Amino acid sequence: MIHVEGLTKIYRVHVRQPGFVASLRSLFHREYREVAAVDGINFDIPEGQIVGFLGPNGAGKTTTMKLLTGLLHPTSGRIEVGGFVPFRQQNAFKKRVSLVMGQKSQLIWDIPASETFLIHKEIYEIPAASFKERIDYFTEMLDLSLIIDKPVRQLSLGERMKCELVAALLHRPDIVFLDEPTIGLDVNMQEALRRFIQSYNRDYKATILLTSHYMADVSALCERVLVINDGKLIYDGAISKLIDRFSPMKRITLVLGAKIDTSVVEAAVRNGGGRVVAYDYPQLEVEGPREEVTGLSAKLLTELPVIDLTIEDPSLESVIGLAYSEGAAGESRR
Ligand SMILES: Nc1ncnc2c1ncn2[C@@H]1O[C@H](COP(=O)(O)OP(=O)(O)OP(=O)(O)O)[C@@H](O)[C@H]1O
Repeated sequence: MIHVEGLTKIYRVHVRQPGFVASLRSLFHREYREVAAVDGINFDIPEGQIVGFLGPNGAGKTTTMKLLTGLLHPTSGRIEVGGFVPFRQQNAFKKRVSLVMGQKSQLIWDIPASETFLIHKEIYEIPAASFKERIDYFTEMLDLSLIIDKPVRQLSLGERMKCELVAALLHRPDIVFLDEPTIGLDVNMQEALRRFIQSYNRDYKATILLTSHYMADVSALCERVLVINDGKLIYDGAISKLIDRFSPMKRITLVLGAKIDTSVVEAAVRNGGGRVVAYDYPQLEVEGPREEVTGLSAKLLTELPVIDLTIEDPSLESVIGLAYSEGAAGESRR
């Protein structure tokens, strides 16, 4: 459904020198610097898949989404979305895609969202019966009945975001780009939007590319993630494998039944091939290589007075942090 090959976007940025004389000189002789916001990335997304698109600030996520929706022209590379070349901006393409940006509004501030929806009905030539059926679907799924007739400026951030999603999905696109759709929302509202995104994906077999800084969104919605850093794709695969690849360690949390000297605890952990992360009696946190964690746990159980033991993968947040720093280290080695 989405095919991206060697995609590159280079921005030309005007370099401003400090000082008055330099400003005057720049009126006649402008200097430019090139920024590769997206740098030769490749991926394919099949129909109906929800894919998380992760990367630190400035990594190139929004630029990629703008390229995929045709708002930007690539510097080089190939993009095909639903069989279309996005930057040609054909009407048939516009009817199949949508871009939702959590930080930007497409609703008109002083009128109720329901009136913006009517404008969209005309723009996208939605027949009256389909329009009514779609509004009913969204009203039920997003609990909109008390919201859509209030002027948008009176809505809370979460209520507005629900209406933004309706405005973006009213023409029922089957390819949807969601750029931080839950940003700034409380956990309940994030959860409500997540459930809605899941239903929309299921009901219309929509292909969805989603960026979010909230890992709860990503782990709830996406089996697969793309990780971009400094314009380059550094990972494409299952979330579970992301943990294997970037975090070779597992965390063991133990509760001890008697106070043991720190040096004894450290020696037992070291003998088992692990490392003490924190020891504050009765709690002991240990880290060990994932393939040796069973042996390490067995050793700790025999050598220390353990009354409770749990083994966990590191949080997705910390794995993503490791992925970004490894990506950055790879870059600086190049
Ligand atoms: N119009 C532009 N002109 C010049 N440089 C730009 C422009 N838009 C983005 N950039 C630069 O391109 C790089 C990628 O930006 P982009 O907005 O795609 O990142 P992002 O991954 O979406 O970041 P964030 O998570 O902060 O939104 C950044 O270095 C940014 O400063």
